[in-house]
Amino acid sequence: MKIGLIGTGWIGEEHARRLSGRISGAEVAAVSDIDPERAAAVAKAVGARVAADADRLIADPEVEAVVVASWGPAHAGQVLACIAAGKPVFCEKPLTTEAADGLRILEAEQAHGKRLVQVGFMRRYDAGYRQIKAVLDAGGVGTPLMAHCAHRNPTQPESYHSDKPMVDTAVHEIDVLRWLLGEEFATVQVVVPRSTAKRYPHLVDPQILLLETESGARVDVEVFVNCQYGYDIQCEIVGETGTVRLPDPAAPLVRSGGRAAYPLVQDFPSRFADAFDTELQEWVDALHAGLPAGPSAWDGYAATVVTNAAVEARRTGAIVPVDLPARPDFYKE
Ligand SMILES: NC(=O)c1ccc[n+]([C@@H]2O[C@H](COP(=O)([O-])OP(=O)(O)OC[C@H]3O[C@@H](n4cnc5c(N)ncnc54)[C@H](O)[C@@H]3O)[C@@H](O)[C@H]2O)c1
Ligand SMILES: O[C@H]1[C@H](O)[C@@H](O)[C@H](O)[C@@H](O)[C@H]1O
Repeated sequence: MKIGLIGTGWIGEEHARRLSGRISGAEVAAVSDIDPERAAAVAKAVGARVAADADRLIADPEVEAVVVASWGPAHAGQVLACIAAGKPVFCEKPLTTEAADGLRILEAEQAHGKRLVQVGFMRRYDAGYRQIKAVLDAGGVGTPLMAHCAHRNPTQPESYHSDKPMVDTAVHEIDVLRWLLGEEFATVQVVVPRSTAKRYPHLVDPQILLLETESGARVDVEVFVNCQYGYDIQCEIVGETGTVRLPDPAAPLVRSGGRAAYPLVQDFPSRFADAFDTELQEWVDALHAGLPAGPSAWDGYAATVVTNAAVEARRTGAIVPVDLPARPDFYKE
């Protein structure tokens, strides 16, 4: 499978190296970026050509499928161009930053007549989350009633602003909880505690997201992106007969000097390295089999409807309804 990759920043480079090294059945044929030097450096590293821009990369007859790893606001136009060209596209999260753009993608994909879009919600490929899903699906803790989650980053750059905790960060929990619980969210509220002093002054951090599902389960997500001490992802589901908790990544427990301790992961590339590998391998395998099968454009759209409602909820302090239309038959599993 000859892949064209748009956006050769941090994750674009990671995915280019992954696809040209660890993933079988794929090679990176062409890359493009609005920064030609970044594109040239990554092209050289993986033995690909540089396309002059995203449109020309998508139109390139040698490119059979596209990875979109540009900035979030550029995703919608690039994904729509892939659908217009009839090419499968793997788009990094968020599918779109605005829900209205996601709706345009759903309409275009349905008009095309078969699935082309997969969204980069890699937590669905993480071994720990998959174990939780298996426990829930087997009824191991009974009907889920609550979920308590934390998404902590050690720091964020100055460009990270107060909508990003929802649009870029909590979007992972929103997707993975939709998947684990098997239903959509109905309302969202954001509660803001005292901000940490260890942040850029323009950023509201931490923020707490309170969600209610259509059937009445409650989910709380602490988003704390300057926690300093590590990259810490927590998730516990409380059911009628038990609880199930996301395991920390395996690490050696050291007993020394009167203490027993294990190290915490410091960044998301390490925390989710295996999940990224599995995600792209399964995407390539599914394309060889005919169609993408992972998180769909509907999943990307539904998550963005929730993040947009969460941004409104933080700004207004209100409990905001999640205004999601009925899921089209095209996207029913
Ligand atoms: N799944 C995950 O955990 C995960 C992790 C990191 C980033 N991401 C997502 O990946 C995307 C990229 O993030 P990043 O951290 O690599 O950012 P980045 O800033 O390092 O890279 C983005 C790149 O896209 C390029 N770009 C921007 N607009 C473009 C356009 N119109 N056409 C072509 N290139 C364009 C920029 O020049 C830059 O090189 C974001 O959507 C981000 O949310 C996902
Ligand atoms: O783009 C990144 C990425 O999605 C990480 O998984 C998340 O922890 C960060 O908060 C976000 O900024």
